[in-house]
Amino acid sequence: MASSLQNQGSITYLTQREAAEIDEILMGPLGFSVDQLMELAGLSVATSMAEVYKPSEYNRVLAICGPGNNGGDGLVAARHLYHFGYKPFVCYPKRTSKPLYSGLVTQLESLSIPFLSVDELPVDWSNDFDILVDAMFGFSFHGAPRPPFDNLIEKLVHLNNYKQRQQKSPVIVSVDIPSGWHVEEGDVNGEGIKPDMLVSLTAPKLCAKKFSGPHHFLGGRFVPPSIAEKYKLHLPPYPGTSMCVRIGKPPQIDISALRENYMSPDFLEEQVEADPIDQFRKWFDDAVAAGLKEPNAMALSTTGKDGKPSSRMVLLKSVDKDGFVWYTNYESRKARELSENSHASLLFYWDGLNRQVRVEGSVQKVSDDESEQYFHSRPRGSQIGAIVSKQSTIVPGRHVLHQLYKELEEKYSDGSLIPKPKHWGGYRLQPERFEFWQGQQSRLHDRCLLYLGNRRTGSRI
Ligand SMILES: NC(=O)C1=CN([C@@H]2O[C@H](COP(=O)(O)OP(=O)(O)OC[C@H]3O[C@@H](n4cnc5c(N)ncnc54)[C@H](OP(=O)(O)O)[C@@H]3O)[C@@H](O)[C@H]2O)[C@H](O)CC1
Ligand SMILES: Cc1cc2nc3c(=O)[nH]c(=O)nc-3n(C[C@H](O)[C@H](O)[C@H](O)COP(=O)(O)O)c2cc1C
Ligand SMILES: Cc1ncc(COP(=O)(O)O)c(C=O)c1O
Ligand SMILES: [K+]
Repeated sequence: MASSLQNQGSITYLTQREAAEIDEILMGPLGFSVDQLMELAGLSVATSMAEVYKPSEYNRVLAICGPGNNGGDGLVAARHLYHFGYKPFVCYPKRTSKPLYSGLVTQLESLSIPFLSVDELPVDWSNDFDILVDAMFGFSFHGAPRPPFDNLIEKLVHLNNYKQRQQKSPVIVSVDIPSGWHVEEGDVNGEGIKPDMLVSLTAPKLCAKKFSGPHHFLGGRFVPPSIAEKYKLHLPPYPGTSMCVRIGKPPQIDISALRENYMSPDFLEEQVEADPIDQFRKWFDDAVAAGLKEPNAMALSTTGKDGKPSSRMVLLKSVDKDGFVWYTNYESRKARELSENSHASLLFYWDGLNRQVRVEGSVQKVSDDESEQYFHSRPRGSQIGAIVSKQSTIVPGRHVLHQLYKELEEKYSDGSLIPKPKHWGGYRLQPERFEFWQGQQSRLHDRCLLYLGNRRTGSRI
């Protein structure tokens, strides 16, 4: 899931003492166990990484884990990354015998995740790994790093020089604190790690103010309101069910470099339903089952007599052998264009499934009865909205709509029937031609063209 952009405001940064105190409160009076918090912290790290670095491009991950809980977060993250499709390796030189940690190690071993000793690490990390997870030290770090972490940190610092020389080098993701940085002062002499991504846990620590890399995320979605109030935490809201949220502006991106390499199961001609409506239903059901947002949203394209096409989204409200139905305002632009030219096309794009469906055909209004029936099934607010809205016209201001809405809301507050306005109703597109598209690697997609009644061709273009 994408992270929110609504978090450009001020953010609270914690001192080392506050971070430790919050930890104690969570695991004392608030009843959390360290295992729970670590699991959520590690999951946040893995999901933050997956938002930015796709496993198809950044597959080999080395998690360098320290002796404390920060190291534990790294072990948990490595496990989740494995399940997300990455290939993790772990370097965990100073192990503790506590059952929590030995359990995490056993879990990773059972997934055949290789553990590399410091001596086994390759000399040049840039060839062997795509991502380096710095989970050496968190908010309890103090003084100067002791062996073997001093050398490991040096290796990470050295990678910055590669970047300066524009050579290929792995990205660095730091968990909570860039290891070696002062928890409050940050990279004091400017010679420390320069991570590409920082995942702050619970709330960012003061050192995070000095983070200048492109990706700052917040994770650890377990802070109860009592802690937020006590420490006056001002943090961005987590979007939806996400375990992480981006802090600050997303980096400037090169639009021309934005691309996905689609990877999907083959969509073979022999799998295609003979009746395109059945094929559509099958894919529609898949989109619903995949939990995609508004799988019934479709782009409707129309052209009036001037021959200039126009598109907009509408919601599919039924589909069967007779066609595809949506509802709208009969005095809108689309309605005018459809009255001038009944030919139109519909386009569905199901992002999460790498699928697109094109449907072309001719459009007619549905019967008054059908519109009437559907109109009264809508929430009363939307029924009033349909009366208020003079779609595709310029309104003097939102207040005009609100005023009228309020008046009608009062008028119908007794629950009486809200009459369907004449200008509102449905359209049905009777399909003639379908194209089912399944995205595949290197732009060699599967495309299947079907005409209603008889199947014509399947091709790869
Ligand atoms: N509530 C939360 O915010 C949660 C945070 N989590 C993660 O936990 C870390 C903090 O974990 P903690 O165990 O307290 O500390 P560290 O992981 O930072 O490190 C402690 C160990 O590191 C050793 N240490 C400290 N300084 C040095 C140094 N200069 N050189 C070598 N070793 C060092 C320290 O040993 P000492 O002998 O010095 O005490 C410890 O062995 C937080 O940042 C989050 O990542 C939880 O996972 C979830 C809840
Ligand atoms: C996801 C989505 C669904 C929409 N569904 C409808 C709809 O079902 N009916 C409708 O009239 N407008 C719907 N709209 C608004 C239309 O896109 C459009 O703004 C409006 O119908 C006016 O279009 P027109 O001026 O081209 O006629 C939807 C917009 C979005 C983004
Ligand atoms: C202007 C307009 N009309 C109608 C609809 C469809 O609404 P409903 O699902 O209530 O029929 C939408 C949906 O976004 C809309 O924006
Ligand atoms: K760290």
